[in-house]
Amino acid sequence: MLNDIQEVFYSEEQIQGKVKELGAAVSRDYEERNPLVICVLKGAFIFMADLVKNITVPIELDFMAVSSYGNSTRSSGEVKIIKDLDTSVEGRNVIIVEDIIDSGLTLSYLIDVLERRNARSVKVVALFDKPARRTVELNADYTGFVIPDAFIVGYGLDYAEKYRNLPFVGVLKPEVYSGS
Ligand SMILES: O=P(O)(O)OC[C@H]1O[C@H](OP(=O)(O)OP(=O)(O)O)[C@H](O)[C@@H]1O
Ligand code: HPA
Ligand SMILES: [Mg+2]
Repeated sequence: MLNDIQEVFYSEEQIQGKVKELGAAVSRDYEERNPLVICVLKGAFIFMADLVKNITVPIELDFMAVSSYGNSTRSSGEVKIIKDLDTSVEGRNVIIVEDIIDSGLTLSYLIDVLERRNARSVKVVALFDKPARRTVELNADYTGFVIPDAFIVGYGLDYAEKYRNLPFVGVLKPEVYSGS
């Protein structure tokens, strides 16, 4: 697995430092607001786990699974809900936790769904932001790192379901991204 990595973009230490900052910012803004923190599976599962450990105010959490990339490095353009929330968002202050904003299609779809379900507020925490690839206008309320136009893996992010378990984030050697 490590043999497939061309370059490390962010080390485990850099990521952990940023996650602490994001947790502190959310904690400042959500005192006594009992937010519902929603993890967008699968990619955000590691970020979610680390982030909530750095949030110092009471929260509830839930999980939603969506997918649009399949085994490709390009979005199919169609966002599918694979697992829906267990909780009603009506009247809730919702925080969506995403690993990455790329085209923006996943998040714009999710924000729309949650607003139509009458959430009181919907904010987004994204660890990575790749603005060069945006096809819909959308920005996170809390952003970790703004990254160049490259398909990254690790810390929850996959290529064809692999590499999610790397503790750092990097890019693969070109020959590994075969045919996509
Ligand atoms: O801004 P976008 O272009 O929509 O891309 C971002 C989304 O794509 C990835 O999910 P993916 O569909 O690969 O599912 P996964 O999280 O299960 O890997 C990633 O985890 C984000 O949820
Ligand atoms: O750069 C990326 N890496 C992994 N999954 C992704 N989904 C959207 N962009 C990316
Ligand atoms: Mg993926």
